[in-house]
Amino acid sequence: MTLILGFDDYLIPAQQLAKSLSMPFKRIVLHRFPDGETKVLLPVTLPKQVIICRTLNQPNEKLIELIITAAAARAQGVKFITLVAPYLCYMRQDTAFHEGEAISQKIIGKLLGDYFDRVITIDPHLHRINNLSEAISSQAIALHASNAMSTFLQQHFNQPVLVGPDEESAQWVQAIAKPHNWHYTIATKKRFDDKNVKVSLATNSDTGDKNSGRNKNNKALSLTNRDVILVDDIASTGKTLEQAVEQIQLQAPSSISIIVTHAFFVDDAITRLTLMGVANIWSSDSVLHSSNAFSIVDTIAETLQSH
Ligand SMILES: O=P(O)(O)OC[C@H]1O[C@H](OP(=O)(O)OP(=O)(O)O)[C@H](O)[C@@H]1O
Repeated sequence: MTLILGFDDYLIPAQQLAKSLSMPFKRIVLHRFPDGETKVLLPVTLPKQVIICRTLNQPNEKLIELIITAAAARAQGVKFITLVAPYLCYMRQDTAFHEGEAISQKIIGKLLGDYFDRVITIDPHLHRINNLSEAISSQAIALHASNAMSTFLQQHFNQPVLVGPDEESAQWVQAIAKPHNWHYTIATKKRFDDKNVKVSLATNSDTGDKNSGRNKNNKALSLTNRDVILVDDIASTGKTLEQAVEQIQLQAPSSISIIVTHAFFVDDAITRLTLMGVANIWSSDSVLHSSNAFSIVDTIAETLQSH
């Protein structure tokens, strides 16, 4: 038997995962001491295999609690511990951009690998590495939200145009567009700092320019009178999306919608995008947010069933 364990801050998806897999579910109970430390209470009896399901946005305290949980489960005799973290933290800091900066991706990846036998996540932000196994020292499985996005979008649009705001987004955009033969275009992005980016849509001069060094999939498409869907993995400050929306609006589309896997939309990002005229802002439940519109739980359940 395998038991699914969940925490109150990601309870419903964890319970849905247990239901999809027809596995029992139990809560990990946390108690916060007055000094800020946390007591972790596990079920008294655990089977040989457990799956801990907790997403890792706002991760610092969650990481400590997860490590305590995994170590305590191991001490109770659990042999195989899977971490299902639909959003996997610290994957973006994958290089030292300045002298002295810690490469958090490697450090946190090793920590998780030390405590968990297997880590499963959705659309980890991997830029300078190709495979999650390069970051996580145990078994690592990176799944994608693109099938769930594709199915969801099909219910809302007939022939939309998909726009990816940067070259990294091409993989998701292509996967969503392919089953329906939808048109897509991939923009280019230059990041200046946390909140400043410049997004440029493909122009005709980009297309077919083998020597430009730019994305080969860059197709300049007219967005005029089209339903445009901006697709990305993460919306954090929302500045990437804002910049892309500004560029798309210059072409007078019928509508602009946004779909992302991981919704942070910090501060007033949703308000700003809505005031700019974005019709729909949708996200998966990998991070709990008011924009959640479709679930990645079945994607995870299918993988767990087949492994
Ligand atoms: O909402 P925002 O604050 O704009 O952040 C979200 C963007 O950041 C990430 O890419 P990033 O620019 O970090 O690119 P890279 O890590 O692939 O260089 C991500 O793929 C989004 O495009």
